[in-house]
Amino acid sequence: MLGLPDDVTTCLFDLDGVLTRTATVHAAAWKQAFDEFLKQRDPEHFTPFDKGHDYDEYVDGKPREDGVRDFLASRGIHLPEGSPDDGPDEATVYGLGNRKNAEVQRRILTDGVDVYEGSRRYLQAVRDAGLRRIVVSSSANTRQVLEVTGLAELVEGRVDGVTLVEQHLRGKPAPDSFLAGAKLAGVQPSQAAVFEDALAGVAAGRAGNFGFVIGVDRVGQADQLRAHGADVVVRDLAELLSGEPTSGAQA
Ligand SMILES: O=P(O)(O)OC[C@H]1O[C@@H](O)[C@H](O)[C@@H](O)[C@@H]1O
Repeated sequence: MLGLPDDVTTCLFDLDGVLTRTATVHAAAWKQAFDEFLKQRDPEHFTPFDKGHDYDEYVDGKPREDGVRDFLASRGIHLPEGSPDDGPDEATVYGLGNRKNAEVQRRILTDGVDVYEGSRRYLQAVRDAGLRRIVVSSSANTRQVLEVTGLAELVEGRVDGVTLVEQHLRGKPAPDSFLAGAKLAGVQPSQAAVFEDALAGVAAGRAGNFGFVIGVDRVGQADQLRAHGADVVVRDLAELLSGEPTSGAQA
């Protein structure tokens, strides 16, 4: 009924783009921060941040500072690290990350956060079936998003951007955060399924040898999700509830 192999007892859900419609919020905030920075740095050769390619390839799913470094590296730009307290106008990795975070926060507070209804139903079904439910996200805003959406009561634990810093874990595409999620549930990686919409996220699921990796395709990148390690790709988690056989999974 859940579209998962029988030996899976735990679901590890990414947040942004899997449970909540916040991947677009992050992409828009990144665009604003990077475009302001790039324009200021070299107005004549300004090439805007692309919310499709640049976001999916260099930023999506990764911890904030990795997103800054990896996108800027793709443009041949290397900034000093700076420090976590840097103001949003500082030309440092942390400064630019803080500029983006101020914009994310503003958007969350003014526009609110949408939950994918198929994901809410799937979470409820997983709970009713007695499986464990952990959110594994690179975002340091995870706690706030779970609270404002009411999803907090449907999940049992969380590994997020704050945990990564506290426990010195590597961000996705390294498997560390998902491995920490499995550990939190007290299960082996082979007993856990990973739900991810980001290329870096499915790669992390593959790298950690998890029991099953579900790619969630919100933007038309099914082939790339498969190529990066998804066992199956769905457009919405509700498809897993339909009882239709999913390739590689037992219904
Ligand atoms: O800046 P935050 O909220 O800590 O989030 C870091 C990253 O978290 C990931 O979940 C998102 O996919 C990225 O887009 C985001 O940049």
